[in-house]
Amino acid sequence: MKILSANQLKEADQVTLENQQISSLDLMERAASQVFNSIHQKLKGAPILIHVFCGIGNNGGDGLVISRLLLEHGYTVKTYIVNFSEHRSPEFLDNYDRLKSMSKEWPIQLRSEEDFPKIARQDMVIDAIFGIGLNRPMVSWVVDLVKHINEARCFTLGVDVPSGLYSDKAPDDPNAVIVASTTVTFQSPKMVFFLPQTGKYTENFEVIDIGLDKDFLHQVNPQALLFHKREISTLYKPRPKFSHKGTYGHAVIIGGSYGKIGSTILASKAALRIGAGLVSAYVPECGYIPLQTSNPEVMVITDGEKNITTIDISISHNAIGIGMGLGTSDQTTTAFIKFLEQNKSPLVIDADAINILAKNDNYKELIPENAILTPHPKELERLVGSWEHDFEKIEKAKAFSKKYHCILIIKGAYSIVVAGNNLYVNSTGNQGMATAGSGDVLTGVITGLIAQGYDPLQASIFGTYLHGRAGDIGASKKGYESLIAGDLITNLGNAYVDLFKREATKPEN
Ligand SMILES: NC(=O)C1=CN([C@@H]2O[C@H](COP(=O)(O)OP(=O)(O)OC[C@H]3O[C@@H](n4cnc5c(N)ncnc54)[C@H](OP(=O)(O)O)[C@@H]3O)[C@@H](O)[C@H]2O)[C@@H](O)CC1
Ligand SMILES: Nc1ncnc2c1ncn2[C@@H]1O[C@H](COP(=O)(O)OP(=O)(O)O)[C@@H](O)[C@H]1O
Ligand SMILES: [K+]
Repeated sequence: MKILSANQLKEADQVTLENQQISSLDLMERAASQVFNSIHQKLKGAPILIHVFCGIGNNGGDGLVISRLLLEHGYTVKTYIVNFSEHRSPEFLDNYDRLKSMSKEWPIQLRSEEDFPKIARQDMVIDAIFGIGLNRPMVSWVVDLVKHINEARCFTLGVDVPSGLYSDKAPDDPNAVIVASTTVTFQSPKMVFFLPQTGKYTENFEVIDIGLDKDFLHQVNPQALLFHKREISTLYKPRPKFSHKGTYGHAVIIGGSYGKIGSTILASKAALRIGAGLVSAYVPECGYIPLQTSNPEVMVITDGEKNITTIDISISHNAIGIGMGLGTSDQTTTAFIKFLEQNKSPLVIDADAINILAKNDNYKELIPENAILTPHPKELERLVGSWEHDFEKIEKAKAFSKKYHCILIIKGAYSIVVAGNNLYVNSTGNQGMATAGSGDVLTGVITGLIAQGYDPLQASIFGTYLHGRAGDIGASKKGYESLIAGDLITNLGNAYVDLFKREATKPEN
């Protein structure tokens, strides 16, 4: 699914009006009535008080349409106009008149704190104050209104975006944004939903198709792509009946140090479970017995006593995952850098291997083309420097990816694969995966996929998806708190099986 920017959506809007010969009022009616449908389907006529806060632009216009439709269907509604400006959009004005003409209760004008209504915990709020048009800080009384709504802690539905979010940067004041229970958004999910600084304002969202021009949507180069099962399952490579273990490649996992051997146990097991034909672990001697006893299917090569001192892989192999639990001692650093100077294999670089690269710009020059780096936020900061907001982080990651011709996977609640200017956002995973070793599993998964013949970009996107899906299946059985990295490995098979399960069909409106 394409993630479009605010400007692209505005352009799509204009093209649609021209090509479909409809007015913007018609488009607003089409869009907002779908929001109403979504609400109606869930509320089913429930007798709760619904407060609809409308701005004076087109987001406010949407709010007015929703109010009218709710009233027509017998809901108890209070509509407020948030007068943050005297300049009203024409579509707002038309819908204002339509609402007034059908209801005895006219919208309530808000101009200052004295006008704020009481909102009870059991009420519902529909937030249509600002949409994608917010372009400067809100005046102080509107900020206070946002805080007043948030303090009510009732179910709050954002229309298009939670009011107070910009499309391309972090909010000026983190308290001046509506915290939506869910957001119903038009045509395309917004990039802000996927980034930690802004995604927290709406942990849930629903995308509704408002019928914007298909040709435009098809040809537009999106800000990012969001991957769901439908797109991901096309990446799957079926296993031919007459294949053998050699068909699925040899994955090598290099890492571990005294006390951190478990990371290589997890990564090598994950490489096997994702389907690599052969897996070897290259670890210090202290890892020999733990690996051989916990992973009988994995071959083990050792070097150094408590940490790796040289990396010399003479066996033939197809992919290497390196860095988990490796440590950054001088000896290990030298070994890793020498290895990079000679290595010709596809590479997944994780954890301490990233920390070593971050130490010196000359080391970064040794990153092979198409290598995959899998930093968590702290490792990313060491690698690319600090950022003020998440959009800047993404720009820095893109610049790094272009400069060193590599792929970065920015791990998080929505992991983002960065390949040059292209961004791929993962849709699976959950907070239960915030647990030791889950990143090691991801490295094993991606290394195992490359060994099987997936190209690095496919392996990054597919692997991140399967890893998150395994986490989702694991959490559905164990809950978030009890999920541990080993459960992700256990559920990789279920994640594959799930790729071809049909989604339950949604009930009709
Ligand atoms: N194709 C689609 O996706 C469709 C989108 N639709 C809907 O349109 C929404 C976008 O509407 P919108 O452009 O009118 O902007 P909105 O967010 O209502 O803001 C209103 C105006 O406020 C102003 N302003 C900005 N910041 C300000 C501030 N701090 N304090 C005071 N004023 C401020 C600024 O105007 P300015 O003053 O800069 O000229 C801005 O234009 C979109 O989110 C969706 O709900 C659907 O109806 C149909 C299809
Ligand atoms: N809140 C979350 N939602 C979804 N996935 C998460 C969340 N927190 C962590 N993860 C995933 O778990 C993994 C954590 O990786 P990392 O921090 O490197 O773990 P470790 O170093 O312990 O192996 C990443 O793949 C990340 O995307
Ligand atoms: K809104």
